[in-house]
Amino acid sequence: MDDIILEARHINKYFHDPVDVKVLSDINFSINKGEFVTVTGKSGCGKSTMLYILSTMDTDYEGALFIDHVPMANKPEPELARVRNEKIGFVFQFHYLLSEFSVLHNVMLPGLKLAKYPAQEIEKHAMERLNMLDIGRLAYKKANQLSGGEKQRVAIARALINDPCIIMADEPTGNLDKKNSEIVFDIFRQLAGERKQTLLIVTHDQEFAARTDRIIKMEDGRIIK
Ligand SMILES: Nc1ncnc2c1ncn2[C@@H]1O[C@H](COP(=O)(O)OP(=O)(O)OP(=O)(O)O)[C@@H](O)[C@H]1O
Repeated sequence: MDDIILEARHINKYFHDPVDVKVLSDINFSINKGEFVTVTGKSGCGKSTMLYILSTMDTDYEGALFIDHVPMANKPEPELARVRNEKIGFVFQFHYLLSEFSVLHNVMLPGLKLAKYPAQEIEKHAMERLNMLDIGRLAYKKANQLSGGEKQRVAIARALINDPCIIMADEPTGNLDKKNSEIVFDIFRQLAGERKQTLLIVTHDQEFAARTDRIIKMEDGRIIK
């Protein structure tokens, strides 16, 4: 029981478009520390919608969400922002790097926001993450000078800067070729194995999903398996 890091209890979600449409029905599951979990299902089944709720970025839902045993529903936004910064690293499909800033600065930003360490220390941590992902040599390049695979690794380094207990990613290999997908998979596997970080990854890539600890399969807004 103590090993649970994320728990969703009977979550429902409606879009008002303009009439109410139910897009998530009774989402009910938990994830343990250090688990490497993927979410799969056809386009439009609700994967991204669920991930946005579980990451606390979307608060318009019914049901309960616990992160590290703390209830998230009805928490004010500044508190949720703090939980996100401290506990969750999010990797978006399209990176959302600041293109005119250096790679190093992009990776440092969530650390500077959390302000748990002085800037010099955060810079050191950022370099460690970049080296771990084998892209230390890119630290002083601008983000818009990188390839897609390199950008994705920078986005992962940025998600790791505050040592989150959970890393969530929406299609992190969606734009990558096989070699780069493989690199990203190996990084995630290493984070779950050696650092006991929890991974929750939305993916269409069946090969990728098949090699993770658990697959959550969705259909029409429900978890079917
Ligand atoms: N802002 C919105 N307003 C109304 N409906 C929405 C909105 N966002 C998503 N939807 C609908 O909710 C459903 C779930 O969308 P979601 O993006 O979660 O699916 P998905 O499984 O992640 O799809 P994909 O694999 O294509 O990214 C879809 O039917 C979509 O059209």
